[in-house]
Amino acid sequence: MGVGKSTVGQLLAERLGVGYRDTDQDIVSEQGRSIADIFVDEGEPAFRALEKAAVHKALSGHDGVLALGGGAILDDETRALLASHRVVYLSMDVEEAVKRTGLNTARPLLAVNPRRQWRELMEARRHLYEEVATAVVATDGRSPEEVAQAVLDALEWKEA
Ligand SMILES: Nc1ncnc2c1ncn2[C@@H]1O[C@H](COP(=O)(O)OP(=O)(O)O)[C@@H](O)[C@H]1O
Ligand SMILES: O=C(O)C1=C[C@@H](OP(=O)(O)O)[C@@H](O)[C@H](O)C1
Ligand SMILES: [Mg+2]
Repeated sequence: MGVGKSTVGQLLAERLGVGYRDTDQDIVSEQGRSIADIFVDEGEPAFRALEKAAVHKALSGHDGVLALGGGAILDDETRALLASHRVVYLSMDVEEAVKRTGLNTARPLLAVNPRRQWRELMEARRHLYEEVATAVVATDGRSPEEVAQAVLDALEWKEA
């Protein structure tokens, strides 16, 4: 969460000359309310069901760069579907995470104690990100443009 998937995804799509989609944006457009409102109104399990449907729809109907929400990989079927795609895991350390996510309320799972919550989520999820990743790209100390370039380099290296 906050590592730059949405920001870098758009830059990457521009660089590649392909389309860009973001499953959080798809959910917000379809539902007509924010991610935070969905969490408050219906709770996390309901959000995860919407997210699963949005990811599955995007993976079958979109040819380009897709940014997922950070929790999409919690679902077993979603991870299985990702196995036939090139998946980039963007990483950062906790201090960078606090800087990038600390000053807004858009991410309900980080609303109370961002540092502790981000660290706990990563402890629970890191192995799942590693499981689905074709490439891992560290983002600390890199601008979004530099991260997009590092993603291109990592994927070309994988293709060679
Ligand atoms: N490489 C970077 N360096 C510094 N700030 C970044 C970087 N990538 C993204 N950001 C900033 O971090 C915040 C979270 O980015 P976002 O793309 O929404 O992340 P995600 O989609 O992974 O949650 C935004 O304010 C964005 O401008
Ligand atoms: O990691 C998570 O559980 C979440 C990440 C968010 O997306 P970003 O990873 O784009 O911030 C968003 O889907 C929601 O707040 C839950
Ligand atoms: Mg995002």
